[in-house]
Order: sequence, then C-alpha cells, then structure tokens
Amino acid sequence: KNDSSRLPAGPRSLPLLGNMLDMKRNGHLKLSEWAEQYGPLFTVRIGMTPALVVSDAKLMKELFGHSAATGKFKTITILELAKGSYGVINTEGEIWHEQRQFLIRSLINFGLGKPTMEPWILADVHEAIDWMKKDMDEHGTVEVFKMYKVGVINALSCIVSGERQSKEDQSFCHLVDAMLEAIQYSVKSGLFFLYWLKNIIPEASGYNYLVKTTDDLHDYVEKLFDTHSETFTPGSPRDVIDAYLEQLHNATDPKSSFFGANGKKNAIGAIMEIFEAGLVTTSQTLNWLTLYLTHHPHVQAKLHEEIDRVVGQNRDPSLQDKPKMPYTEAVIQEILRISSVVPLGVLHELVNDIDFHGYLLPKGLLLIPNMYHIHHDKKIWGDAEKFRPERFLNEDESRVIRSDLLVPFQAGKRQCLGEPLAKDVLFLYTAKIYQHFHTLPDPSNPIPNFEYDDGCVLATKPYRVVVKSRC
Ligand code: HEM
Repeated sequence: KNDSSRLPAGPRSLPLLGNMLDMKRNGHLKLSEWAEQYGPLFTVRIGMTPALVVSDAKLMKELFGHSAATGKFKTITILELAKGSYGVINTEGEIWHEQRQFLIRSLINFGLGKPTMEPWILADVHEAIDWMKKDMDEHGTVEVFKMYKVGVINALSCIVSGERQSKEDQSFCHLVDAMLEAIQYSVKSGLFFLYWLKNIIPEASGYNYLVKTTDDLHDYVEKLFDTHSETFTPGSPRDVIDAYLEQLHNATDPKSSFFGANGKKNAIGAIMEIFEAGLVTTSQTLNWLTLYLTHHPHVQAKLHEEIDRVVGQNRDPSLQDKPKMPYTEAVIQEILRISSVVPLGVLHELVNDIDFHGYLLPKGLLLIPNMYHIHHDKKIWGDAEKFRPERFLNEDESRVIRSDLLVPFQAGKRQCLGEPLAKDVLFLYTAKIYQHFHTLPDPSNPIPNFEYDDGCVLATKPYRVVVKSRC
C-alpha cells in the first residue's frame, strides 16, 4: 500500500524539483533549520520522491535497524559507480547481505584488528612525517591533507592488495581523487539526486566526467584483479583480492553473488568501494583534526602532554596505549562530531511498508539520517559549535564517555563496516603526528577558516600549516 498521506509534515515543495532548490547548497544546514521547525521526523521531497528526515539519534538507530530500511536510494553513483548495482554500498537484499558479510570477514582476515596492521599504518605515518619535514624545508609550510590521503590509501591498499603505493607514483590516488571530485560535483550540480539531468545537460551536470572517472578507476581495479589472478594459488589467499578470487573460484551455485561474470563484477565493485568510502572520509577527518588542533593550542598542549606521559619520545604509539590515552580519544570523538564529514550519511530506501511512531511509512520512501543536526543540536551539546574534547570525558578527565548521540558511521544494519579500521588509523596518526610535531598557523594566512566545501563529504578549504619538530 503506497499511502504517503500518513507521513509527517514538512516544508512545502515545488512540482518536479521538490525541495531540491532549498537544499542545493549546504543541504545539511537547511535540514538542520527544518529540524528545529518541524521536529525529529519530517518529510521533504527529492524531486518527486518523498524522503523522511530523521534528526534524532535514538529514532535514527531504531529506524535504520529495521530490516525494511536496508534498501538504497538509487542515486547516480549507484547506477554508474559500480557499473550497475554491484558490490556492497550499491546493492540490496541477498546480494548485499552476502557481499557485506564476506567483505567484513575478509577485512578481518587480512588486517583489521590484527597486530600486522599496526606496523603497516605506522610505516605510512613515518613516511608522512618525512614528507612534512621536506615540504617544510622547501616551502616553509605544509599541506597536510596530501600526506594524509597517501597514508590512508596505503593502509587500505595493504589490506586489499598487499601493496603500498610508492610515494613517487600516486596514479592510483589521483584516480580515486578524480572520481570523488566527480561525485562532489554531481551533488552540487543536482545530478546526484536528479538522475534524469544526465539526459538534458550531460556535460554541465558533471555526468560525462563522472562516467569517465568511474571507468578509469574500474579499469585500474580490474587490472589489479587480473594481475593478482596470474599469481594466485587456490587455498593460499594473500589479501582481500585473493580472498575474492578464491570465493569466485569456488562458487558453483548460479544463485550466488560470487558466481560467474556477476561474481567478478561484485568483487570489483566492492574493492572500488573500499577506496571510495574509506579514503576521503578518513583523510578528511584527519585534515579537520589538524586544522582544529592548529587553531586550538590549549587542546594541542593537552594532547602533547598525554602523548609524552604515556608514550614518551622513544617509541611509537601503539593501539595498546589507547585505554591509557582518554584525552587523545576524546579529541578524535570531538573531531568526528564537529566535522561530521558525512553530514547526511548515506540515503536508504524502504523495501516494505512499516509502521513507525504512529506513521505509515510506505515502501520506496527515502530515509535521510540528519547526522549533522544530531551532532550540532544545541539542546544536546550546549556549546555545539565549540571544539571542546572535554565534553567526551568524565569529571576528572580520566575516562572517555562514549555517547550514543555520536553517530558519524550512521547506525543499523548497514552501518559503516570500515569503522574499526578508520578508528585505528585515526588513533595512530593522531598520536604519532602529534608526538612528533607542533602544528602552528601559516603566518601568511593566520586566521582560521572552518568553512567547508559542500558535497557528500564536508571537506576543509585548502590550508597549510607550519610544523615544528618536538624531538
Ligand atoms: C572516518 C571515516 C569514515 C566515516 C565517517 C564513514 C562513514 C560511513 C557512513 C555514514 C556510511 C553509511 C552507512 C549506511 O548506509 O547506513 C558508511 C558505509 C560504508 N563504509 Fe564507511 N566511513 C568511514 C571509513 C570507512 C573505511 C576506512 C572503509 C573501508 C573499509 C569504509 C567502508 C564502508 C563501506 C563498504 C560502507 C557500506 C556499508 C553497507 O552499505 O553495508 N568506511 N561509511
């Protein structure tokens, strides 16, 4: 039954475009404004399609935990990025379930939470430190984002293909970057939500660019796959790609999502998604971290004090130090809250009608998790716009408070599967970079700019900092 009359009220919308004009720039701020006006559940229209906006963490967890909420909104990225609905992010139903379980298992088998992972990540941080010193000597300031991106892509590559990218050859990083840039552009142009724009303005909407960058990344990953298959020995997988090859090799049931040509498409889709979903989110979180720490010297000083006390200067930080470093953890949690790099999460679509808090939510309804609002709601956080890690510490600052209201990885059945990896990378980078450096404002640009480039991901404006060695 498709009865949208039982949806909660929301702002008035235009025919054909719905509320898209209001949401075109900084849509998350508009949705936050509407949440103040209409409350935790309200309806907007993406083009002609109704979407329920959920602006309360508890309701969001409840709704996204429902199995009917595991469908996906068919954005341009779903239709183009994995060349159809393949992989994990872009699939639904049995295929999604099978692929998600397999990817989680493979990530665990090849690194996640394993002692082998830590030296890989630390090797990249050491390299980032050398780069920063070099950049500093040559230019007097450093663009940290460049280093963070290379480091994160290497951490992901180690698990996926067992290889690190050489710092001289950043071709893979550029491919992922170009595709992510194309997605950001498609959000700004409206194409991301209004797929039909591709037929009217394929160039101006960024459609042609999106197809090209997606094809380039797809071809690169496919080649990686094919090269792996030349040296792969069944029964001895070396990394995530080998694990897929093994699974494809053993798939005999034509109904399996690992079988035949579709099996390979799912595998390539999933590998592309690890980089698409993991790179920009994690590296932008680190980028925000350095921006905030640089312009909040008292927070940086407290972080330095904790690192010096627990780790000292004679060894690398380790994940085992985490429980003894509540301030470092609180800084990371506060960055995840204040930057909200994925401000509206990923849009889902209901696969069945459901009753929810007195409303009949129809099949096909889009679901928007208003995470930015949840993280910036003054009723919850008080001084929400202030960077204050202490909000995540108990009174004597000896223990981290884990808040149910912090939901950067979304919630429910499709919650980010890279969360543990992202958290390890964030911890080791923060502890190692700030063990080694003070970061200070660029003297030629000393006023902090916390504005962002809008899109699926909130990116900092480009900035540079001065780094000063502490050892
Ligand atoms: C700070 C870093 C990260 C943030 C903020 C983040 C955030 C998110 C969010 C909001 C979702 C949507 C969940 C949903 O649809 O319910 C998601 C999904 C996903 N993320 Fe992450 N992510 C991060 C890092 C990573 C990393 C490092 C990986 C790599 C393994 C990754 C892989 C994925 C995948 C494969 C999905 C799709 C899950 C599914 O549809 O079942 N993410 N992420």
